[in-house]
Amino acid sequence: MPHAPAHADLIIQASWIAPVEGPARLLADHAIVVSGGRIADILPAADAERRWRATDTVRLDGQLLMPGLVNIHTHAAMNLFRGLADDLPLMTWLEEHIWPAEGRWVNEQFVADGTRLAAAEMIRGGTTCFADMYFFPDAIARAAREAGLRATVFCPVMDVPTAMGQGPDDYLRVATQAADDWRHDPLISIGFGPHAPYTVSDGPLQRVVTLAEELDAQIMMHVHETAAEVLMAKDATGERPLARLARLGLLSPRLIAVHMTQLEDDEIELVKTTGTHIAHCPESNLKLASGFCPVERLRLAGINIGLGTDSAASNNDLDMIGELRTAALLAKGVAGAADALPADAALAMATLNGARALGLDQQTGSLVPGKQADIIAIDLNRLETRPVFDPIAQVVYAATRDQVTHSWVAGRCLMADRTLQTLNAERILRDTQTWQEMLNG
Ligand SMILES: CSC[C@H]1O[C@@H](n2cnc3c(O)ncnc32)[C@H](O)[C@@H]1O
Ligand SMILES: [Zn+2]
Repeated sequence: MPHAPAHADLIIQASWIAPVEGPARLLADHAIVVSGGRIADILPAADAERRWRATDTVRLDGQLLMPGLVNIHTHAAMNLFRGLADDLPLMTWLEEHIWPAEGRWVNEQFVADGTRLAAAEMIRGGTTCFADMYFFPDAIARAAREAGLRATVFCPVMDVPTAMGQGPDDYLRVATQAADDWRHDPLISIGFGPHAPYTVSDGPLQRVVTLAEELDAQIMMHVHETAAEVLMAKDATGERPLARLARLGLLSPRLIAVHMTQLEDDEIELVKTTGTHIAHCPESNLKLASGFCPVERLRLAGINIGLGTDSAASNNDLDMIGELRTAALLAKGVAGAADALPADAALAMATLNGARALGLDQQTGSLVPGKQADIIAIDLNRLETRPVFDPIAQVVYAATRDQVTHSWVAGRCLMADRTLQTLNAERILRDTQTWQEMLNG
């Protein structure tokens, strides 16, 4: 006797599904069934119609469904500084342009408006989860919530005063308060974001380690971004920054070390044995001429690497599909091997590995029954991506972000047929124009 169909909220049918995790690399003519914000089933499209009755059904011929992209390192509000200072090396860019601009302009409203602008760009580019590291974490979390994005907000910790606080005591108080305030939110997580080894002294770093343990939170820090950073520390203290972080107890699966362009063999071993994650930001590293993260060596050593754009002030976009291609191509160039970071590994870096670094891999990063329905659709039925011999290779090597048509987070639609569902694009453009006029003086 055939069973009566079960009820679901949504069925999404597509020509291909790339689950990123599980037995199948690729499924053709399948459907994803969504119920209560989670993936209830993935099955052949013909079976879905017999076994499930859904409130909504979306049919996407010529399209690929894949996990939403996970951008594990950005400073979203800095979208309002896009194009403010280009063609400069890191420390000139930071000390002579960005930090003075932040001192003048960054307040809660700036962060709210800038993060909303970034959220719209991220949704349009297929990102469903992002890790942010910027001032006024509450404003970031609220903007992410409004957009419907999943986010981990890393609260800044520095020795120096900013608009957000006078020093480490203030920053740590804000971070613990944010962790408490957002504890029960299903989409928002709070972490600690000590800025960099050259801006945070030992005491605050040790307090971050203790607090992160107590609150079960992740830590994110810019580490070994440039050769100059390592050289300066070595000259001043005799110790390389990574060795200092190891001595202070930071290296662990709680830490996401961002950039990591300068690594000796024993440091790679240290990162591996401590379970430290790496956030690879190839375009920011290229634009600031910071150096090259040895991604293929790290990957072969078994280190977990996620992908980040860094901010729109150093990238200059939050385009994770573009970043994915840059990462794949650069890895081949750096390793001198065409098979370095193959397409499937690059896609995993931009999805599941990022989720793992954030401690969110039970929830997002792959399309597996039971996980949250964080899904995007990419239209491959375009002149630029035809013929389709391998949809995954097509996404990594040929597709562009404007081919992302739909996005769902926990089953909620954030974009349909390229129209934003949660954010008001006209209002964001108006607010951005107001900021541009103010920044122009
Ligand atoms: C406290 S975190 C925010 C802080 O970081 C600055 N920042 C942005 N990009 C980078 C980078 O690539 N390296 C170091 N610091 C960076 C940002 O401007 C904020 O001041
Ligand atoms: Zn950064």
